[in-house]
Order: sequence, then C-alpha cells, then structure tokens
Amino acid sequence: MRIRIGTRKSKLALWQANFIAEQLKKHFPDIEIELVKIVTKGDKILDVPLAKVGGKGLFVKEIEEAMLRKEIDIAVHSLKDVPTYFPEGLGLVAITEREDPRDAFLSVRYSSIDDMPEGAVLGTSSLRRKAQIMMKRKNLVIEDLRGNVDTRIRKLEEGQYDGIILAYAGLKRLGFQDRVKQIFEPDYMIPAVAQGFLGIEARLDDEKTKEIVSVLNHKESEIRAKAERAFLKTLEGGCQVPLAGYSEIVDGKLRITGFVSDLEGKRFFKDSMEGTPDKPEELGEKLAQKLLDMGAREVLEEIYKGEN
Ligand SMILES: NCc1[nH]cc(CCC(=O)O)c1CC(=O)O
Repeated sequence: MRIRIGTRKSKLALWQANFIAEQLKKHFPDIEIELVKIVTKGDKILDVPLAKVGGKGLFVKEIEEAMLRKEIDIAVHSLKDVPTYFPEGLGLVAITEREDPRDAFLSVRYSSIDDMPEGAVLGTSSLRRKAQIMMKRKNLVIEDLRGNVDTRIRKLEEGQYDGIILAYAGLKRLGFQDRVKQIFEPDYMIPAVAQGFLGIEARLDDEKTKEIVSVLNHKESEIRAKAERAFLKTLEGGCQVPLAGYSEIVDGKLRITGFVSDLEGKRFFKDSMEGTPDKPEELGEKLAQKLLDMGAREVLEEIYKGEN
C-alpha cells in the first residue's frame, strides 16, 4: 500500500506532513509514503493582507484539485486554514490530537504585550488577533505581517516590528519556543477556530485509505473541532471578519466560547455555552445563533458591505 500525501512546501506544512507520515508508519510499518509538494494561491500572494485576498480556502484549493485528479491520496492541513465546505467527494477523515491552541507574543525587546509602549508596532494580519488586542491596547500601531512562520520571525528580528503574535502550535512544531515572550490564555485572546489541530482530508470513496488514516483520529479533538467548525460555518465567517471560537471538554461537559467583533474591536459579542460532547455541532450552531441575535448579524453585514 502506498499513500501519497499532498502538502504545501512551507516548513510548517512539511513538518506536519512528515509528522503524519511518521505516525502512519508507526501503525503500519509496511506502508510506503510519498510527499507531493503543491504550491497554493496563498503561497503565491504573500505581500497582500490575507483579509483582502478573500482568505477562504486559499491554502487548500490546489491541493484538493490534485486529490480529485488522484495525484495524491490524502492532504495534511492546519485545520484552521480549512474551509467548512468541501468539494463533492472530499472530506475530513481524521483530526489529530490538538497541539497547544493558544496564541503567543514574540518580541526582541519587550517581555509582554503590556510592556510595549504607546506607538510600538505590533505585527499581525489576523483580524481576530488585531481586534482582541485593540480592545485592550488602543495605543499600539498594528501593521500587517504576512509570510510563513520563519519569514515572520525574521521580519521581527530585522526590526520591522516591536512585537508579533503567532500561534504557539506552529512555533512549537518548528522549535521556536525560545523566541516566545508571553502566551495568551484563551480568556485573554480567544484562539482561532481549530487552531492547533491537523485535519487529514481524503476522497470519501477511498475506503482503504480512510481505514488506514482513521487510526490517527483523536476522538476528543474531533469533538472540539466539530463544535468550533459548526460555530464558524453558521457565521459564514472567513478571514474577513474578526471571529474566534474555542472549545474544551471539562468534567465530561463540552464548553464553547465564541467571539465576533467589528474591525476595531469596538462592538463585540462574546458568549459561552455548555452541552454534552455527543452533539458538538448543535452546540456550535446554537452559540453562533446566539451571537447573531445579540447583534453580531449587523456587524457581519456591515463588514461584508465594506462600511466598516
Ligand atoms: N494562518 C497560518 C497558520 N495556519 C496554522 C498555523 C499554526 C498552526 C496551527 O494553528 O495549527 C498558522 C500560523 C499562525 O497563525 O501563526
């Protein structure tokens, strides 16, 4: 049996694809694995803020097309980058155990975000990170920061920014923990929907591959990912809206927190809900509906109309 893994060629994507390859080999020593590197639109447009290119699916489309043409058998994605809709015939077949979902602050000079003086330049292209920081630190200058994880760290170290925010998961995977000055707890900065999970996508009629890959599925992570992605899907939010969603299973209960705001973090809607882990999608949808009714609907409409 041979499995061809489609992956982007960034360091993080390759690390993740190799990690999955190793895990599969551990379970099935006889399996032959090949990595197929694919360049996506998101890798090509590296100078434009993601929110302006219409972020949805930017890092997955070309990989899905290769899978439909049967040039690859599975794709390993950062689940955070995977849209909630799939092309006909494709879908997620495994969610791996969640890596640390929190966001991290990196800086050469400052040991925390509150150490940064008025006017200091914070780099992030994430509307979610930007809005949540602006709610607490109105006097920072927030500038776009694009590129792969290693590129972003280089830009920080070259002095283009006084501080930057990145997902701790990617930093851990690439061995950059030593650059981290502060880790934000989810109640300070709600993580992105699905931050820290890897999602494995396959052709839904490929029973053999599905059976093999399903050994990597982590049940609790699958439940949390489903709750968060149902929340995202109900809000129809791409990267164009400041939106966050984070779930946990505590004492057998599934708890999800969601956040939607305008681009400046001035009008924001945040709430939590608890339910049973057996219906994660229902809980995610219910929370999204609640935020919409609280006023998020209006904010979303304004952003989509470009009035904001
Ligand atoms: N949008 C890019 C992206 N997609 C996934 C990760 C990190 C790893 C993860 O969340 O699983 C990153 C980098 C970042 O946001 O710092």
